[in-house]
Amino acid sequence: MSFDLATKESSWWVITLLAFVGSNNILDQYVILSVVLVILSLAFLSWACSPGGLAWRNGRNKYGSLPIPGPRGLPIFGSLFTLSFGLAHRSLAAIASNKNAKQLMAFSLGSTPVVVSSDPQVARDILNSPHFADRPLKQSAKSLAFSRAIGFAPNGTYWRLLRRIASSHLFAPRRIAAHEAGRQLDCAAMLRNIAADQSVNGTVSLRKHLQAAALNNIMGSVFGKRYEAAEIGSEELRELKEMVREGFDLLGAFNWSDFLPWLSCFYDPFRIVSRCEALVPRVRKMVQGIIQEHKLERESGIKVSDEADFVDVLLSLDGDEKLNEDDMIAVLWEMIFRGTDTTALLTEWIMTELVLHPEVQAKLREELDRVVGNRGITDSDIEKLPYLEAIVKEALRVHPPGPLLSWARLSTADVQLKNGMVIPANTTAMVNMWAITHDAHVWDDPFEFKPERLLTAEGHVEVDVRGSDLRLAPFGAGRRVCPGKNLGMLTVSLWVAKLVHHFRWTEDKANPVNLTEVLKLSSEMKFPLFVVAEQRNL
Ligand code: HEM
Repeated sequence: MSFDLATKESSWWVITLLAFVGSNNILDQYVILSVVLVILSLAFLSWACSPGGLAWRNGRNKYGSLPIPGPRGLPIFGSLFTLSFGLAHRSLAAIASNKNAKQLMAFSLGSTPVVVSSDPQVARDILNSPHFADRPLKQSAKSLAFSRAIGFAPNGTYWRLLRRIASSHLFAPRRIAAHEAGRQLDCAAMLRNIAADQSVNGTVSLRKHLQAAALNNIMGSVFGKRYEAAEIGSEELRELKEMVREGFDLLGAFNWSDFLPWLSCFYDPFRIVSRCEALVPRVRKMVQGIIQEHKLERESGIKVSDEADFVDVLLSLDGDEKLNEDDMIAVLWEMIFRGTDTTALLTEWIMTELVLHPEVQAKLREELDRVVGNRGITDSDIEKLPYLEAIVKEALRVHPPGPLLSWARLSTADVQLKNGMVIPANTTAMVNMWAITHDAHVWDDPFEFKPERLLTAEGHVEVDVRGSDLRLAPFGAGRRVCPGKNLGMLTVSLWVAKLVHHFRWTEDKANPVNLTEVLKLSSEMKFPLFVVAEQRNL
């Protein structure tokens, strides 16, 4: 009823306007022109007087004792152009610095109000607030059914159940430890393939080896499936890689319709909708097939042990924890595409820094030889290697894989910050982790790669990267912190240790290192690393 009234109330001017348009009277036409001009001027004024742009009109940025500053951007589009081209984290860091808005900056993406923080204290307030435990749902995530996966499920009973399953089953320390044999297997295959590549080509393009190992590793943990050397060129593996790549592209693509919904009717340059529609049934078919195989094995009486893969774990859940098949597909598929490129791309950045800093590489090799000798490196060695830890953490600082923490948050209520600002409900919030880790007020010489900065006088690393110290929180923080952080850190540390233990790495002079980055779902090297890998006699 109230809707009808509102419609009638607001439609009077349309009828009046139509009557005027139909009129031949010069005076009437003059009135129309004046009305249109007044509307346009009001719209312009409203935009011009709203720091943060149109989505922040009506003083939305002034709910607290301290207003939130920000750029107006363009009418209608706001700051969409800033974010959709180039490196958003760098552009936002520069604007925040110019506008004196490092603590918090308001801006508009179309009609969406957004804030971004480049300050550890405010970032902590945002990420740890219970009112920021939701995420805005991108069209691609919705179309790919990811609203039922951990990363995009809205804060509520279902999401809390998924987080509980993740911490007590999927990523429980005993389960991570139980998958060591698989990690060793994938790593050994990677080292063999690198040696073969080097001897055939005289150079190694590292990324493809890291991605293959990452995919095998995550396929092993999630589906209990690994691809042997003979299957490398198989149709099944090609199809799987293609699906992971497509999911990654679709979720990473900057989709203007997420911020200007009316645009989706006639402008979809990346064909997000049709590509999602094509991908979903392919993923479903593959994952359903794997679930079916597991069900058959279970019927034949195989019990779920710690070495069990994620499918077995999800099938073994009972009572309140039991998931239906569609939800299982969403959760499992999310793990595959999240766990693959993050680890591979971070390792590529680390190896790049080690090639550019031979003295750091030599020092790490010396630590490995001293602590491990010439036997194989195991998971339990990793915590005895502080210089390795410093290298991995310093690389996470210089090249955070998600410079804007990949996934934004959404406020479900007005959030009062300690600095006096208030972020209104329904605001998208981002943390510019790259800006924090490159802020000279937070880190000395922030653009320099210096693992030594993280070592105490006793040779330990005290900086925590798992969300308690917001000066370096590449896995996010708070309730939605990355559940795969321990697995990610362990996998990357083991790979780097083994790569440096087995080979000496130098720059391939024909393909010099190029540090240009490109921001997709993760920040990756625009030009993949080519290196010369000289095998050591261990
Ligand atoms: C170097 C490796 C990785 C990095 C840098 C990374 C980074 C991140 C970041 C920044 C977030 C958002 C956190 C927040 O909003 O506070 C996130 C969320 C997430 N990550 Fe990771 N991640 C990595 C590896 C992994 C792995 C290996 C998995 C699983 C196999 C994984 C699964 C997830 C999931 C499911 C979420 C969503 C959590 C939620 O919304 O509740 N990540 N990750």
